[in-house]
Amino acid sequence: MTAYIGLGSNIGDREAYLKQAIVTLHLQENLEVIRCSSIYETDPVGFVDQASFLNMVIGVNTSLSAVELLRLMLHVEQQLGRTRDVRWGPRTVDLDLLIYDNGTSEDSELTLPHPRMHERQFVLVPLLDVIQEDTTPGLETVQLMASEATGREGIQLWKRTYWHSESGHFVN
Ligand SMILES: Nc1ncnc2c1ncn2[C@@H]1O[C@H](COP(=O)(O)OP(=O)(O)OP(=O)(O)O)[C@@H](O)[C@H]1O
Ligand SMILES: Nc1nc2c(c(=O)[nH]1)N=C(CO)CN2
Repeated sequence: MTAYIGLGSNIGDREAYLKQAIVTLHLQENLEVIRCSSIYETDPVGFVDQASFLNMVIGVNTSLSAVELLRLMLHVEQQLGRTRDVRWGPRTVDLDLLIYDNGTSEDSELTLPHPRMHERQFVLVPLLDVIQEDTTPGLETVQLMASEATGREGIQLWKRTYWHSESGHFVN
């Protein structure tokens, strides 16, 4: 299955947290990171009195179910020191499951597609980097939505990233 994961960090070495989370996911047996967006620096949304974020989106291939993938993501967040204090508050790394095989879920543990992704430019702008060439039927709506995410105020390209999936390393 193909899934898309949104990542955000606004504490400490933000780039290192994002990259560590991605490499940790790639090292799992049942998961391969296949695409990485560029890294964007974004103004905080929701709880605004906090440092700016780095955000990116990755595409993965996985044999895990959606709920298994979500639990793995929560585990990686915990490993990287995430604590939950303020809703929408500062975090070392936040992982959101945006799309899983274009499926839907309204479970209390897992809502798919991610319920707030459509209104978040910090998700849609990096999503466009990685979703454009995916030909899975049914993704057209979200592809269109991402391509129309023109409100780039508060969102800046921070670094282009090159992910080499065969070696599981970033090249830059
Ligand atoms: N698609 C999803 N991706 C990630 N978490 C989800 C999803 N759907 C439901 N959840 C639930 O939401 C909880 C995550 O909440 P979290 O504290 O990360 O929210 P947040 O990042 O502060 O806010 P937001 O959900 O608006 O990004 C998880 O425990 C998980 O069970
Ligand atoms: N710019 C930006 N703002 C946020 C972010 C985020 O990743 N980027 N995550 C939040 C909680 O999920 C709340 N606000």
